[in-house]
Amino acid sequence: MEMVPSTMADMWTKMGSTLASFMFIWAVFRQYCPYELRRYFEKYTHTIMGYFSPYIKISVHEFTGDRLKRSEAYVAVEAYLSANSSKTAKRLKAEMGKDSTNLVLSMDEYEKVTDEFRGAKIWWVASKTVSPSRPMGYYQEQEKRYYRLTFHKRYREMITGAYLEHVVKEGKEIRVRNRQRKLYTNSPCYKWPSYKQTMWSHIVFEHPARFETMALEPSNKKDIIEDLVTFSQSREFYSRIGKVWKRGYLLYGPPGTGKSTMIAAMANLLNYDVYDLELTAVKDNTELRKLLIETTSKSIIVIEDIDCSLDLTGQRKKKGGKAVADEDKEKMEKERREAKEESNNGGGGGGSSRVTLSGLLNFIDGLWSACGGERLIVFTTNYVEKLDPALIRRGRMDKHIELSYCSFEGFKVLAKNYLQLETHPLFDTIDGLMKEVDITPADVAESLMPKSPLDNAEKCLWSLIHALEESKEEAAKKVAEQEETSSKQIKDHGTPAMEDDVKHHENNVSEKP
Ligand SMILES: Nc1ncnc2c1ncn2[C@@H]1O[C@H](COP(=O)(O)OP(=O)(O)OP(=O)(O)O)[C@@H](O)[C@H]1O
Ligand SMILES: [Mg+2]
Repeated sequence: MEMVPSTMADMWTKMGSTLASFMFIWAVFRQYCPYELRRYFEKYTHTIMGYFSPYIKISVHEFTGDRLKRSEAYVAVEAYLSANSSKTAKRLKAEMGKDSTNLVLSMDEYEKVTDEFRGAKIWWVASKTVSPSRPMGYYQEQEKRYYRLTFHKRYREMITGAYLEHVVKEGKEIRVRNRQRKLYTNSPCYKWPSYKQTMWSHIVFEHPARFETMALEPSNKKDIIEDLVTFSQSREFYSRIGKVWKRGYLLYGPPGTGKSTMIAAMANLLNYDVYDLELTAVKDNTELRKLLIETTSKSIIVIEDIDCSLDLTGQRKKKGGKAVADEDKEKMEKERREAKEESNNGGGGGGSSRVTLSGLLNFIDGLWSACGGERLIVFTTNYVEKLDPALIRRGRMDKHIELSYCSFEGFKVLAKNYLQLETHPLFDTIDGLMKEVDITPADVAESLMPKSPLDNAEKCLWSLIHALEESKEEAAKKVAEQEETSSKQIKDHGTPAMEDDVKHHENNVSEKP
């Protein structure tokens, strides 16, 4: 009888040393064994163990199949576990949360947490496999992250059905609640990385623009807001009519009339992310498609100054017999386009894009455009007449919105925003002047900005009146100059053909203040 404890002790010692040896051999094996052999060995060990274990494991991988996009299931599980693990997990990682005011905790790699659902216990682990790859001819390790849940086989039906449904649903809701909206850009200095890095880089989207603060005709504003809200609530409708849930907006008008501001207001209204697509930095149509695939739903894809981004204007060039003024205008236009292109590229050259019009049309409504859903595509331009009609036809660009010079109604919105004024004796003078000269909302806004702490509302209104009067004088001077030039031309040549030029110049004058 005395022998029993010592036999037991011996047995434990033996088991302990066997286990230690086994672990040591396993560690050496993992360290030095070639990757392929190790994978092979692990695969069969798992299969053998699977026969005896009463537990079932399900893995949710970050990238599946074509590996172009993070799996939605993984993203939902990540959010679900982030919210539920912070109370039980021992190793957590912290990231800045919404509005940069708090830290959001989530489980760290290789951490385990337990969840309970209708009496069943579920164990989750965050893990990754590291495998070698040679994407660009050099050795590089690829990390494949995944979550694995383990549960007893008697709960198989409930876990694979109701529980996973609950995880995905709650995960998606958490994501919407915690979502920091992002402003993405396709960086021009993008280098092809391994698959797990995305083609977009982003920062937190914090633009303060709102429709309420925009200087727009009230009826226009109401119409645009209703259109956007209806779109965002029309999932069922789009599905019923068999149309992809996306909508194209073309914003056009002179510089400083609020096109970019409106995009920010749209994003804020609908709580969407913004993908600011720099077309000149896109290598070719294939890259354009990859960028599209990586965009998520609830987003606005923006191409600003579409007329400067690509040569989509070729079809519209006139042939032969151009008037001098036309040539000048074209030259100036070319310079303007080049300057804008350069500023878009951050002055760093580039512009070697081989994206074609057909590539862009496919981007907007080709088969690939159906991935994701709930997306707005917005183009902006200063010269709508220069765009190819195919690009902006209804169905592609469903809604065309003209943003024009500031109206008196628009001015009143700005006066309320900037000066907290709803009425003032000087308003009548401003109304009168605004009927005579065009002024952009950007210029009105600039005049209404107090320039020193001592500037009061009246001083700002006077500043606007001066700006309007100056524009009026300049416009009158230009008209006088042009009249002089044209009467000289008529005198020199005496041909009625020149009258067209006069008209052309007059139109130009009325276009710009
Ligand atoms: N309709 C508007 N309502 C309120 N503010 C405006 C409006 N339009 C312009 N602004 C003001 O003018 C500034 C410039 O406007 P914005 O950048 O939106 O013009 P844009 O039409 O995009 O010009 P561009 O064609 O040169 O890109 C904004 O920062 C905003 O303060
Ligand atoms: Mg703009």
